Amino acid sequence: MKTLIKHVVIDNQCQDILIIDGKIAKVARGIETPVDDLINAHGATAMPGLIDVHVHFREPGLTYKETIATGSAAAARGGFTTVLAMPNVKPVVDTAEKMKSQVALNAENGLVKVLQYGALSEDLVGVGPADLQAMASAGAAAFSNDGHGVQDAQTMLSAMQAAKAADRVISAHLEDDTLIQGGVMNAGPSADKLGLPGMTGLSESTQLARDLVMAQATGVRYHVAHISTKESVAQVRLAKQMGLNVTAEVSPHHLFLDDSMIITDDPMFKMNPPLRSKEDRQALIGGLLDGTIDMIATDHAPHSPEEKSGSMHDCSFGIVGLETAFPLAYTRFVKSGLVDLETLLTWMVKNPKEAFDLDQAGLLAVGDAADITLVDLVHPYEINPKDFASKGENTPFAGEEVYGKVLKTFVDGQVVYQAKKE
Ligand SMILES: NC(=O)N[C@@H](CC(=O)O)C(=O)O
Ligand SMILES: [Zn+2]
Ligand SMILES: [Zn+2]
Repeated sequence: MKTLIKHVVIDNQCQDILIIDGKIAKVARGIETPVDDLINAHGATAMPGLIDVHVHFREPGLTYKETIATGSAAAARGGFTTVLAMPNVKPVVDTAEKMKSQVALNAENGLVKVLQYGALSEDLVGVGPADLQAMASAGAAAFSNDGHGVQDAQTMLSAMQAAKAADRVISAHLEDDTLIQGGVMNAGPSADKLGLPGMTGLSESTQLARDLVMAQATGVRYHVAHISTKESVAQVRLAKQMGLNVTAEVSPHHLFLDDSMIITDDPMFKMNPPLRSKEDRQALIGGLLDGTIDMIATDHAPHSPEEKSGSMHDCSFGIVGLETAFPLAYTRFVKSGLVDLETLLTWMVKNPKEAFDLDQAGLLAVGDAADITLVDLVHPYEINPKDFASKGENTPFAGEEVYGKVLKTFVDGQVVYQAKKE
């Protein structure tokens, strides 16, 4: 099967991309050859398919929020071709058997490449690590207890030793439960003004300090999920200077929002970790720019309209992100002139691929998988959750004007998303 995509822009140059049997065969100007499928991109920008190392697809067990089909359709619509799904589904993916069936379910229903995290402990809250080696053999791409911090140090230490032996990354959701105090947003002036219970960043940074000491002792590949405080950024910076095998991700919402923007009790601003202070947000942007933070990951966390209504007091934690991440990041970081597109793609493709050893994800080089996203960087549009392919419409970014609309997404040379004609 041969596909030719004519007239794309790559690094400001007009190019054509020839795909043979799902792989990039040639990238050059003016390719002329007989093909099965000829696509005219009309000057759209071509990028390697984006990678998101942190999504929640809710299947099995919570499919009223999202399914692998709808979640991966949201990924494709957001320009993502490889995602790593968290294990906090029902039942939790915490054994080799559950891993095997989850990997099969992801392959069967995923429109994009859906890789799977295994849990670090039974049901995410158990003491004593799950059998990481068996889950790795059953296809676990990496490990995480996302949704819950690992409270017990010995459990984390044993999990790190097992992950090191299996050569897999541990992605840590950092949260010391004893320091949360029922908080629903960041502790500070905004929480005080709204009369809502606050939580400080100490629950994150204290657990990170514990983990970094053990990461050094074990040599595990340790990844910080949704980093949110300036203290955490400083610790990761130091750990990297000390030569630890550590990486970190930051979510678009922690980069582009902070708690000073929460002026009403609005469930769309409730997520874990919460939006922090302006200073924290600046430290996250600084950390991304200086390489302390390696990548952007969405923490796509769909919930039903009922679960995201009423007060922040009792609604669910989490917002969707797959369909807004690239346009928001492109608009705020590249369009604004802060960084170039290549740098953004380092954070959204190259670094996640390297940190998680994602051999299946392509970088637009000859021989790579033809995972390609075509985007319109010229015409602005408005984010409308009603257009989402995700079941979740829970986003604080509705109504934002952005650039970077995804026009077409290819996985292994197959079109998995195509924007509607306007
Ligand atoms: N981020 C969230 O607020 N929620 C996530 C869990 C998590 O990422 O910790 C979810 O599963 O809904
Ligand atoms: Zn988490
Ligand atoms: Zn998460």
